[in-house]
Amino acid sequence: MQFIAKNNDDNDNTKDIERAEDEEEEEEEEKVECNKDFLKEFLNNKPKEFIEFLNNNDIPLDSYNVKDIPRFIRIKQKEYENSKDKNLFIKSIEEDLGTKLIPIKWLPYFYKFENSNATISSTKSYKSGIIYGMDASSGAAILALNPKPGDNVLDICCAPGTKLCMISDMLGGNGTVSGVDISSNRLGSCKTILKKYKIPNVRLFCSDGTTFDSLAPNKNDPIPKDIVESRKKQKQIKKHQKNEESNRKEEIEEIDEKKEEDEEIQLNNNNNNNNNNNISNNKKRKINKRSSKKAIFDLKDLYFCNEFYMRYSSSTLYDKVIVDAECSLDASIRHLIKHSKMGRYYAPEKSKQLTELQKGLIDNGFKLVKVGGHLVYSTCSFCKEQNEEIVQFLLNKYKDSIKLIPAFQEFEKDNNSSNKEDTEEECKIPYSIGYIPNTFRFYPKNGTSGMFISKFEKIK
Ligand SMILES: C[S@@+](CC[C@H](N)C(=O)[O-])C[C@H]1O[C@@H](n2cnc3c(N)ncnc32)[C@H](O)[C@@H]1O
Repeated sequence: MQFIAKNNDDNDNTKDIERAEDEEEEEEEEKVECNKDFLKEFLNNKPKEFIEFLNNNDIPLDSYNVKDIPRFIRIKQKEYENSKDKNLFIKSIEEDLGTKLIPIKWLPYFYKFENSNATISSTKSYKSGIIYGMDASSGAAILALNPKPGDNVLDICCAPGTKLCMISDMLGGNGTVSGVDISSNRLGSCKTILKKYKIPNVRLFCSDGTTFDSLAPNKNDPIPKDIVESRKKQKQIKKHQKNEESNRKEEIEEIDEKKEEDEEIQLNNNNNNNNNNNISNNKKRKINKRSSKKAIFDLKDLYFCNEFYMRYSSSTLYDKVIVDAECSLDASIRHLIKHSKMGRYYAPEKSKQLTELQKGLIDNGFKLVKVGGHLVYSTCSFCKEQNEEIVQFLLNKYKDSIKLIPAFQEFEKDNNSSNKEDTEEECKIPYSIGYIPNTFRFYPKNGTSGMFISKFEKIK
């Protein structure tokens, strides 16, 4: 397991941020590309393989019937609450985005774009970390988790990390968040997002969520002096090794560069006409080589804990765990269309591997929750075998110590007493009940991206 740790001297992460922003812009372009005409064509003339996929997995044929793919943003809670004039604040974001924002009444701080072609990543509000793009169904998974100030929360399969941001925001600076993902590349984007939104007290682990076993940090557990001392020593040794390594690398690079320059001079002498092109190409290659090295190097060296105790695991289990599992992504129209363009749908031969992984993730997630604590299991798939069957697996395994509980009950009560001007329809959480009671499905036809959500309590 690799703990992503922060250097105290503030690293230059410009490359990393640029790369993550590029990725986000590409994603936005894809969203825009998935335009109404294409969608209409896809849904009106559903490919044979797609119908087969729906039938094989008991997915209702009309699940994806939409005219448009909705876009949502979440406004950072603190920014909204601290704004003096809320209407003016929203108006300024609307102007920045170039679209009117429609508030989602059942999900605080979420807004839907009136114009779904508007882009987020070029706006000031996005760049300054006031808003981020997040689908309302993803927000629903965190609503179900219901992080409260003081909670220790674990997010297994956390990257790229919008759910981490929402969790941390709901904790309001009081409590801890730990994120685990197996992909260091995706953790790179996660790191960028956390940095941008100035999210405090998040630990990131590059680790397999099926075996991850670091428990929650605990403010009240004293950190043994010998650990502090050995940590100091380790740090000094590492620093020394790092310096030596980078000196060695520089020496090797210098030798290589010298060699290449000699070759260039040789070439120069041989062929004056071709020379200029060769030199500039070689230079470009060298710069690219250096900047990619920098980006990879940066990834290894960050975490976001400004509290010392966060670096140590105690014997405390987590209050809340979310497993937003790796899945076939078929509930998301954008992914579905992307896959269908390549002629791919979720293939049965892949399912065994995926469901085994999901069982491992949910099982480990449950082990890490304390008694009385909660686990949320979610996927972006509508396949029973990745959802209800995984839920049933966990219920069978832990029989008397687990309860599948209603995920949204307390918010539905709240809605009854909300603003009188809001209609009942607007306040209703747009889920359908899954194939077993107390499991929840969000279908695109009901105005969000697709999602499966379930919530468990550890009772013993
Ligand atoms: C659906 S995405 C998670 C999205 C994320 N929760 C968010 O809201 O931004 C699934 C993630 O699971 C990660 N993953 C796959 N296998 C894993 C494993 N064995 N342990 C931990 N993470 C894993 C993938 O790298 C991927 O980032």
